[in-house]
Amino acid sequence: MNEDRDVTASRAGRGDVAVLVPAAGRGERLGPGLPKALRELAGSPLLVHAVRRLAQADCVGHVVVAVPAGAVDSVSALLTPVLAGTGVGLGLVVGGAERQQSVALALAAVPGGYPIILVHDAARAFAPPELVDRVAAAVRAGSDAVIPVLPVVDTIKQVDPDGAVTGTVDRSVLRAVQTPQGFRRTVLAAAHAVDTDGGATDDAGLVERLGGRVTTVPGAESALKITRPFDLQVAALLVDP
Ligand SMILES: Nc1ccn([C@@H]2O[C@H](COP(=O)(O)OP(=O)(O)OP(=O)(O)O)[C@@H](O)[C@H]2O)c(=O)n1
Ligand SMILES: C[C@](O)(CO)[C@H](O)COP(=O)(O)O
Repeated sequence: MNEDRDVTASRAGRGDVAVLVPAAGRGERLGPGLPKALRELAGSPLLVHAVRRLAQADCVGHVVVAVPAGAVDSVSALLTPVLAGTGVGLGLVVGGAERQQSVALALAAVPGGYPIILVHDAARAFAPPELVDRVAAAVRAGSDAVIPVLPVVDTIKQVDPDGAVTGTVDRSVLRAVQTPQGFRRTVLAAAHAVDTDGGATDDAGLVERLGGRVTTVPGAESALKITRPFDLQVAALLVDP
């Protein structure tokens, strides 16, 4: 049975950006419980926190969420009130086994009229709207693919299989990569069409494999990925009072 759904139609003119939200992961590193995107922080699921912030970015006209199997109805009930009155359209698809597949499925459900696509992890539920607008603006200004990055603050070592240090990496050329990642729609579609093996850990990696140019903008500390239990404690500090 195909559970995919267009919940609301977006209003023309609100924004030129559609955001794909992969939210179909299990959250194994967070420990047992509901799928991670549906776990609550301060009374709301992480997915609600994430979509609420996306809708606060003026550039966003449509959101497509890739949800765990069987969760279309419950997510629809959660997100419809969040987006009511914002003019942001909502589509829901059932995600795939890997993040890359979830993104591809969401991409296929984006209506026409959105030349810029952002991909944003539900697990980065507290990414600020300013970051969303910053990434979209960089694509609008001419970049094919844009990622938000932060400098690496730790010293980074290479180790052998026994854990013995084999070298120290020059961290000045390294960056930690966040989402939302932004793309010209045609570029993201081409990257996903060519590369379907599920091996890329981010969407910019698919563009890199195609030989495309990926540029960077400053990231945001609050866009941390909630992966392990400690991250949830940090994220609790970011909830609006
Ligand atoms: N098959 C998958 C796997 C992941 N994701 C989404 O991709 C984002 C980044 O993945 P991650 O934080 O690693 O989430 P999980 O895969 O759920 O985490 P874990 O590896 O701990 O199970 C999350 O919003 C997650 O819901 C997805 O949509 N579909
Ligand atoms: C896309 C991402 O959030 C960028 O940092 C990250 O690569 C996701 O990785 P994960 O291993 O699926 O958590």
